[in-house]
Amino acid sequence: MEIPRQAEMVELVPNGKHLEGLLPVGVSTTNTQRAEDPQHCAEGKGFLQKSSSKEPHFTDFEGKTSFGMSVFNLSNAIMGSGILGLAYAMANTGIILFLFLLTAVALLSSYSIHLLLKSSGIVGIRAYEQLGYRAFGTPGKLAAALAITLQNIGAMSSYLYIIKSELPLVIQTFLNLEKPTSVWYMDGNYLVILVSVTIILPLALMRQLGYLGYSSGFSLSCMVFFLIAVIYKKFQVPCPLAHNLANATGNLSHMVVLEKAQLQDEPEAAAFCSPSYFTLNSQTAYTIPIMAFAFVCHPEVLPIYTELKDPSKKKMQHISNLSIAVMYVMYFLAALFGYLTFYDGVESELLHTYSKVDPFDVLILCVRVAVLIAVTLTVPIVLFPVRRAIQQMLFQNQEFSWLRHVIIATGLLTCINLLVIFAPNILGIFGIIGATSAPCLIFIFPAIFYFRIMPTEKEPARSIPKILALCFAAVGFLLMTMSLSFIIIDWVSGTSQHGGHH
Ligand SMILES: NC(=O)C[C@H](N)C(=O)O
Repeated sequence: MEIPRQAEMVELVPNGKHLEGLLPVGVSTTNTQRAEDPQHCAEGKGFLQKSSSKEPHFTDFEGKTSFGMSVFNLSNAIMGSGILGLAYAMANTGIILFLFLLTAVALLSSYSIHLLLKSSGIVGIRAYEQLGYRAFGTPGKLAAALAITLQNIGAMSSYLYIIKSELPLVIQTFLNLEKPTSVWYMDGNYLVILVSVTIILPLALMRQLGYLGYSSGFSLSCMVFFLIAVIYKKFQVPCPLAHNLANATGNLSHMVVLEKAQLQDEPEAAAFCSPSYFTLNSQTAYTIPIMAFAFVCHPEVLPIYTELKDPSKKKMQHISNLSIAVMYVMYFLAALFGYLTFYDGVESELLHTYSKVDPFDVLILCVRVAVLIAVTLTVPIVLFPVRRAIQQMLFQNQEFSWLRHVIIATGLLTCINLLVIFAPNILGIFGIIGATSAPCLIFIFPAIFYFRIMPTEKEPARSIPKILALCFAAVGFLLMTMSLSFIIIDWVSGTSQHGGHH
């Protein structure tokens, strides 16, 4: 297949900017045609060498977002509903195995960002779809755009689904009502629409991701609060809960919280309330998909890089490593303390498990509000790459237009709302999508795109970086096949206990 030439690169519309400012000063369009030629390829065209340093300088877009804001945005992109499933994952792996797997996924995630950044240095423009185009032509571009769209629509639906199911309960608790009433403000469907129109849409209409730094910072502080509450609750909630002893995953509806003292002597209770360090069971298979989902932020990396002030590969890798490291610590602590509170009684959605303890507990109520705020503010960040992907697929050569910008955002939000309102069961489908698109975006695409894009003159096919990249793709492929087969086996045997949010 003929590898597309750089000509397409200059037609790209990064963040709505067209042509002007896209080309390096003094570099003509014809000059940009041979980026893969090593002598033309000082990390690709679209760069100017800074006179004082050797670091290449992107000129496709003049970014203004600071280092800190970019860390907030990327951390916010990583953090989402994934955190709620990690305690469940730990219950099915044990603490040590969980820590090992979490570390592995975090490191691999960072390596994959390294591959993306290196490839985008060669292509000269920071867009995932363009890497696909340079590597495999239009099919590569479409595959990247499709994976981004599916993954991010899946993630956004899961966030809106949390709003739909949690917000009515929060309002009910605020109003001190024993039972839900049929008034509109306790109807999840109306509430999702209301939140979408009043909070998400205005933020999603921002022209640049950089503007969302403040809301991302706020969203992260909500998640920090969530984490503190999870840690605090570990020392407050008695173990075991009555129903946990009866049936760790059984019917939780009429649960009574028993005092710790009542059950302390019983050997069963002691066994239930001791952590396991290494476990393997039928649900262990879900661990990697849950973790992979939790660390997906790859569609957002290049848009954030595009808007970074004084961008360089090293700086962006620092931003990514820092965000991944912070999320890694938060994920581990949330999973650990969530697990140590309920042990094997933890559900696939951590918040549910807390509300079964005491739905009227004020702290739990605040935690739910915090998680609701956090996921609401994550939606605009996750929507951004989808809009970019749609623009890349349908309107690639066109000038930025506010009308199109608004219509795509509104259309996307409307579709996701309809999905969450009318077809919540379809969220199970996202288990499949998550098991396919997440490994593609994290492992397979960055590796194979890198393999094709990096010129053989620079790195021969048998050089260590390229062999490593291929192994990385193979790992992704293996994981994808494994998760898909487990999900299908689960479906066929009808034993699925997996929550709908991944
Ligand atoms: N950004 C995403 O696709 C998912 C995100 N990592 C989450 O945990 O929800």
